[in-house]
Amino acid sequence: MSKKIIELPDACLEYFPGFFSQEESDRYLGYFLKSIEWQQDKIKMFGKEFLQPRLTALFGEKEKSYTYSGITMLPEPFPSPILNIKSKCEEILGEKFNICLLNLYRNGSDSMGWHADDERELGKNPVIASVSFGAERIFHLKHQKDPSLREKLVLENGSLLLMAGTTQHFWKHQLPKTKKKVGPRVNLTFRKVY
Ligand SMILES: O=C(O)CCC(=O)C(=O)O
Ligand SMILES: [Fe+2]
Repeated sequence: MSKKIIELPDACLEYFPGFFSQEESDRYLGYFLKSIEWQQDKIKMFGKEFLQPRLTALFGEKEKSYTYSGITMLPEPFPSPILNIKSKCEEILGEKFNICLLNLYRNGSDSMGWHADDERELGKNPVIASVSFGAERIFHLKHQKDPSLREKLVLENGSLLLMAGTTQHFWKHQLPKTKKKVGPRVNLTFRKVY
C-alpha cells in the first residue's frame, strides 16, 4: 500500500492513493448512489436559511448523536459496505471509528466551504479518515494563523486521506466548486465521537 506523507507545519496528513482498487471503487460508488437515502440539509447563515450545496447522510453506532454545522443528527446503523470500508481504514491506521458522515457532490457546482472539524465531541485531536469515490476533486487547506501557508491535494477515486494530530486546530479545509465537467463524487469521513 503506497502512502504519501504531506509535510505541513502543525498538521499530520497522510494520503493513500489507490487504497481501494478501481474495480472496488466503482462498485462502492454505484452502491452509494443507488442505496443511500441522501438528504439536503439546510444551513443558517446571517439569519437566513440556505440549502447546502451537496447531499449528506450519517451512519454510526447507536446513541452517538453528532452536531455538525449547527445541526444535530442521529445516525442510522452502519450498512455492511460502510462497515467493510471502516474496518479497512481501522486496520491500516490503527484507530477505531464510530460514526461516518457521507457527502455526495453531484457535480462541479456542489462543494463544501472552509471549516475545521473541531467539534468538542471529536476530542482534543480528532482523527479523521476521509475516503473518496468517483470524480477527482481538489481539496484545499489553509493555515488559520499564517495565510501564506496553503496546500492543494487532488483526492482521487479510491483514495484515503488521514487528518490527525493538531490539523484541525491550525488548519481549515474546503472542497471548492469547479467549472470542469465532473461526475458525482462520494466522500466518507470516519470519525470518533466521545
Ligand atoms: O469531501 C471532502 O473531501 C471533504 C469533506 C469534509 O471536509 C467533511 O466532511 O468534513
Ligand atoms: Fe471536514
